[in-house]
Amino acid sequence: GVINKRKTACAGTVHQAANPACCTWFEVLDDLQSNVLFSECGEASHTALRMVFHDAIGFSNTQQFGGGADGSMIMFGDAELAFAANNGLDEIAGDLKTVADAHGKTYGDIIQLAGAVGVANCAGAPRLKFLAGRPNATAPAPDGTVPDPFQPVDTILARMSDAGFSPDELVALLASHTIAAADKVDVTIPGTPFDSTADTFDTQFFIETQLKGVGFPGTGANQGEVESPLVGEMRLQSDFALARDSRTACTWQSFVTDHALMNQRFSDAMDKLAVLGQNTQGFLDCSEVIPHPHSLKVIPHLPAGKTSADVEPACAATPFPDLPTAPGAATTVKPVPPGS
Ligand code: HEM
Ligand SMILES: [Ca+2]
Repeated sequence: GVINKRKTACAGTVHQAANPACCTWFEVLDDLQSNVLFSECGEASHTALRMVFHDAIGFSNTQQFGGGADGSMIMFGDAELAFAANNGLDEIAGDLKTVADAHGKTYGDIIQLAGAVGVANCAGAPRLKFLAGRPNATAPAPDGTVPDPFQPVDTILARMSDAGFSPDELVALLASHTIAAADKVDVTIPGTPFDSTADTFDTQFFIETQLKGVGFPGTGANQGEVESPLVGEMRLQSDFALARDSRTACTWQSFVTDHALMNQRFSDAMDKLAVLGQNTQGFLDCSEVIPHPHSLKVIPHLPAGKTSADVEPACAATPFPDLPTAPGAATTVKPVPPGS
């Protein structure tokens, strides 16, 4: 391509860096995209984002544990990957370890880079920051730092508060469930999405969690699962409850028709999560390494076959917005292909 005179060509890559110190991260980017994330908004990119949360949330303001976003899920994977809440993260942990080791990078940094690149692989997503410089973890996080989908809202909010996140920030972080699917909640139907558009970073998750549940996508009520509104869609009990709790429902609803607001709040909360428990003095800002996500014209809608009568509004202050119904036969949701 055209050489931008203000940038330095990064040898051995097609990239140019404004800060030459970021060139090694462009090499890591290429490795990640070719061998782990495949430059697409599929299972690997989704799982990389989930990994960001599970690594970083191992942090407490009241108890002396956890280095937060420190890569302990890889460094002490033998311990942490055996925790029930981390079920399904072993493959991405192994893949990221391989890439980090090949490039001499820390596990804390590789997890945050992969999450930000994974998000960028999804159309409609915000472009997250990437700061490098996390030292290696010195201890595993204890079990119990990651919220479970079967926990009551009180328990989830208390855990998030202990890690420094408000209810509003939790709702913002849960925009991540717009590009998500479950493998382990109902093991008979791996890859079952949380919204009808698991490959785009739109607002459908916040809409579809507000619809009346009518059935289970697989074998029925598994732990942490409640009835979903669509054939082929998975609904977590925690998402159902947070969409309806008076502490979180209005923020939840505020994202339904405001994709820009959702992205801004998600981005802000992710910036905080990415450096949780870290002293960022001396960190290197290599945000330029993160690809520009494809833009997406988001048209918030009720899935085909649904009407406003199917909505269970929960924000006392503001009515649920009027949404058009997508045309055609009732929406059914297809699984996210494995290994994508
Ligand atoms: C109340 C808090 C949360 C609970 C209870 C929760 C629970 C879950 C569960 C049970 C799954 C399905 C895992 C499986 O069966 O494969 C899942 C998937 C996922 N979660 Fe969450 N989550 C929470 C918050 C978050 C946050 C804050 C993020 C990111 C910032 C996140 C990102 C994801 C992603 C991207 C997936 C999909 C992974 C994939 O498709 O492979 N979650 N979550
Ligand atoms: Ca979506």
